[in-house]
Amino acid sequence: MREAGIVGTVAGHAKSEATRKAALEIGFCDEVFATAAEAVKDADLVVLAVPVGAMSAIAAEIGPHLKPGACVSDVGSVKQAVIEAVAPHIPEGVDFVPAHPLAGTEHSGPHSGFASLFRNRWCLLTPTPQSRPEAVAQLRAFWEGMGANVDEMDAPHHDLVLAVVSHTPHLIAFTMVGVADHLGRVSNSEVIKYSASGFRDFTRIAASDPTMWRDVFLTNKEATLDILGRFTEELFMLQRAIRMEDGEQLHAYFTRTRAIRRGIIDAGQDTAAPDFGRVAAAVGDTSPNRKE
Ligand SMILES: NC(=O)c1ccc[n+]([C@@H]2O[C@H](COP(=O)([O-])OP(=O)(O)OC[C@H]3O[C@@H](n4cnc5c(N)ncnc54)[C@H](O)[C@@H]3O)[C@@H](O)[C@H]2O)c1
Ligand SMILES: O=C(O)C(=O)C[C@]1(C(=O)O)C=C[C@@H](O)C=C1
Repeated sequence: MREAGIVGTVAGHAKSEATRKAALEIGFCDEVFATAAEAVKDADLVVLAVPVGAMSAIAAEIGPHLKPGACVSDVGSVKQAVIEAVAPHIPEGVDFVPAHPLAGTEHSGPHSGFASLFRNRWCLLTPTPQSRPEAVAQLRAFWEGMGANVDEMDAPHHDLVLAVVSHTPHLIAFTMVGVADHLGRVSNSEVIKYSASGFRDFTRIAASDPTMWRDVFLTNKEATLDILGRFTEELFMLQRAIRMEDGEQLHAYFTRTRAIRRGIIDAGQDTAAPDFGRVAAAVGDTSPNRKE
């Protein structure tokens, strides 16, 4: 926000004094407050950036202190649950426009932010029927100002899409790292040492914040279970093909998945930015927390 010059004063709240101190020291915030109620006083835009399970409590705390005409948004990874948690606490005359930037790393806390984090990444807005178009347009401009590409969709669809592209893949990564850990015959140091890029990313993802991910699965339960069910069915089918030495079936399956991936690229839909490392390097970001 600062780099793009689209913000005046940044007021922050964090529960821990150490986090508030760090946010001030690195210039992430101009002011910090021990309570969310104080932080939102006089704010034009309030962005809730807590785990999805904490959204309701924080919305209840700030509700009575919001300035008329303010806009409340959030960055939660699940949208329907956030709307149910936050909307009841938004007073008349205040807008609520839920949002989800599809960008992040496995690291937490103020030191993990870097200016290019949202550049050329998607940010999905999931307005509610009560969100005024002017407020949605303003939030769109806010994210575009930070270099993000913005799309709008309804919250249930967002949750299904994210179950496919983020939540279930994370669960698979968590599980695979757990499997590697349980396997006594391959040591943990070998897992790291010999992991090729795919599994290396699994281990990176497995280091993500446990509270954040617990809340994602508890609040996007239906969609994740749906996708996980489909995943397990296909996995069993492949497992059987391996056991039966059915090379034809394996080859046909992998041919299909290759065609899907190539189809996505040929259709010009692979609009994701290059990985953070390259983006960060291109802008000279020296954040120690950016992706390798
Ligand atoms: N990390 C990612 O990749 C990513 C990407 C997009 C969206 N998100 C979403 O963004 C939100 C924040 O995630 P993050 O990665 O910035 O996490 P983070 O751990 O860096 O920050 C979350 C902060 O919320 C605080 N917190 C927790 N419960 C609280 C409560 N009840 N009241 C006040 N503060 C509380 C924590 O102490 C922590 O400082 C989550 O909803 C997450 O789903 C994360
Ligand atoms: O690269 C990562 O660390 C991420 O997993 C970021 C990621 C994702 O792409 O799935 C994780 C959760 C979010 O809600 C948005 C982004």
